[in-house]
Amino acid sequence: MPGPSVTGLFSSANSSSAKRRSLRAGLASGTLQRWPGAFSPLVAKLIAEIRFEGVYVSGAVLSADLGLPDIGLTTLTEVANRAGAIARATELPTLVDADTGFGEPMSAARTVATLEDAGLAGCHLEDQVNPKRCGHLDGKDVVPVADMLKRLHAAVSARRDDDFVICARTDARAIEGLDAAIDRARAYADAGADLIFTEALRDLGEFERFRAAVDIPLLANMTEFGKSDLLTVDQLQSVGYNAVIYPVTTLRIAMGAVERGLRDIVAQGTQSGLLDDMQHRSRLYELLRYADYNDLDSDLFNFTIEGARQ
Ligand SMILES: C[C@](O)(C(=O)O)[C@H](CC(=O)O)C(=O)O
Ligand SMILES: [Mg+2]
Repeated sequence: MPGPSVTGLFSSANSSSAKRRSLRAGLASGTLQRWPGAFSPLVAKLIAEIRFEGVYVSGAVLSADLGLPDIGLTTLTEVANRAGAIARATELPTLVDADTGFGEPMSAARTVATLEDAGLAGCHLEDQVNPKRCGHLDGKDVVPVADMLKRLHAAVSARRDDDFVICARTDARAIEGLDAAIDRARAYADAGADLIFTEALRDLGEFERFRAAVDIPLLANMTEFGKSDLLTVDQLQSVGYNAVIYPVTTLRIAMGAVERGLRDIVAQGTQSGLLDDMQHRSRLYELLRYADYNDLDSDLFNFTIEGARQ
């Protein structure tokens, strides 16, 4: 019989419903929940090990990873598969970016059912038109409030687990101004949203005004090179925000390092100067819990890497 160390090796030990309950408990805790974006299941494992409260799956990252811009080209199937793999890699709750819901309100409903089945703890739906774009770019547009309410009603009605978190994102700040964005957020809360994603606010004062006007939990997007000041955890906590995402951060860090490394190989004719910046083979295996697979088959982890070069 395999021992307890096998727990969580092939999929998370926590059920999806337990993760959803923990997401809700985190949002109600009064402590800012920090959810870095994971561009892969492996990155999610690191996020869990470093003890963040949750994992985020970004639409921008998922698109970029496929070599595509973030303009709504990805399909529900692609998003659910990748986000599901990321969600299953850890015991943490995972929130996924569902863009505009992949179509009309009926599609938003199917999106929620599909993401529930994939093991996600929640998703966000935004009030942009199709084709959508990054919320920090100029030239985006939002649908009328009534259309977003239909989107949300459909999403809420499709939910089978009441703990699955439906987050409504408003992109209105950059188009209609802060007051209109706040009005939208209040209407979305009335329509059953559990969490409001306040996209592209400018500075701490705007976050504070949003907080004062809306009763339900609020999420801040600390994406780099966008319209929002990069606020600290303490600042967001002090104005009463409930969650923060760093959606593209891990991809930007990794791609910066990959580009420097590839150029270095061309320049130096070897990667040997880069080893100190690399995740070591032993660290990778530790993160993957390679040795624990021995409980199932003792022929698996029967080597040492001490004698390996470097
Ligand atoms: C949060 C976001 O929706 C995402 O897909 O990660 C993006 C992030 C970005 O493009 O920087 C957004 O803010 O629209
Ligand atoms: Mg997005």
